[in-house]
Amino acid sequence: MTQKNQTLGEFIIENQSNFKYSSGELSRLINSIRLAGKVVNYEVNKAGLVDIIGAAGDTNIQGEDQQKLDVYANEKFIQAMKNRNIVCGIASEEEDDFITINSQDEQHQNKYVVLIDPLDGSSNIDVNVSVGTIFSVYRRVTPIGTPVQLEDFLQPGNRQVAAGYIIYGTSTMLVYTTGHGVNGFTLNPATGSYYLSHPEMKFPETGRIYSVNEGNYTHFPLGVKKYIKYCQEEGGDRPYTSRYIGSLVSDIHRNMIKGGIYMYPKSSKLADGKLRLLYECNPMAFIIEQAGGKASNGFGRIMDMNPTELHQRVPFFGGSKKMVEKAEEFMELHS
Ligand SMILES: O=P(O)(O)OC[C@H]1O[C@](O)(COP(=O)(O)O)[C@@H](O)[C@@H]1O
Ligand SMILES: [Mg+2]
Ligand SMILES: [Mg+2]
Repeated sequence: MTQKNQTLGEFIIENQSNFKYSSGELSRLINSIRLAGKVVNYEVNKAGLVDIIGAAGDTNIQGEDQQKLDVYANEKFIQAMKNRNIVCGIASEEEDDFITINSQDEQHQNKYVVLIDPLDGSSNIDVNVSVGTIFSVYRRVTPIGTPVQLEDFLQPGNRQVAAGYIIYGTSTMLVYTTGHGVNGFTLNPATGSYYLSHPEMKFPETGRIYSVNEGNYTHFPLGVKKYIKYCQEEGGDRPYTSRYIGSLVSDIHRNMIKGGIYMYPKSSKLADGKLRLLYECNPMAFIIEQAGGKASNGFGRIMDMNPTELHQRVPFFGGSKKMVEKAEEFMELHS
């Protein structure tokens, strides 16, 4: 029974019983993400006052200039999980390869791996627009007691045991699922605790918001162009409103509350789109589906895709079920 204003800590303990043979490992894992999120939140909030704005001077494996806050957030989340000895491996947008975490006491006894986008919406850091963190959790597939392998990370999204995001916006929220619906918790800066502010979040079946970087319009596939035109034309509850923050977490969060569709399609500039399957699309797809929405690559379910690389990109269409189905219709029609 979800109880409004319950703290996240209470909620985690109360819902541990959802897992038959629960050892508390997943609860401790969520708690460590909660903790690291608070540390990052503190830094984000005073970004203009401390030397955390701007580029860090390196590029990550995607060829993107790492922002100082990307690097800071990456360190804080990895540290929090390493120090608490609760995962056997971590993969991050900011790390070329996966990291093997060796449990201090016994060799490789932990059963979970985590994939993380430590700071999502990096292009918005310097301009004080909301950014986020995205995480995805799997049970390893290789035997416990052995070092973690790439195959432990390259699992289809439908095998996630938990996923979520933190949004550093007008308020800071942690929204997550363990496959039993989606719940949102707001951080009370006065107490430093998260409280259940958005129990059982649901994606409206349809909406009136479309979110896409229309600056790429001329490079989009015909199906996407036709769907954008459809959103802009008169008819029924259209034209829809265009809203695009440029932070995946923030655009999806808004659309989950108001109803809408977010798209990052492939284009003649980016053959597979921009977003990363493992630590952006899969976790957001798990949240979207658990909230009654739909997440697709334009032709099929994101969470049924079999990953082949740690940092692979895929086209992404996610949000209100009816709107994503309509977009898929246009993609099919004009593919
Ligand atoms: O500026 P563009 O090309 O529209 O891309 C914006 C998208 O890229 C991202 O910033 C990619 O994420 P990172 O900031 O974690 O690299 C998404 O959050 C966002 O939706
Ligand atoms: Mg991102
Ligand atoms: Mg990022």
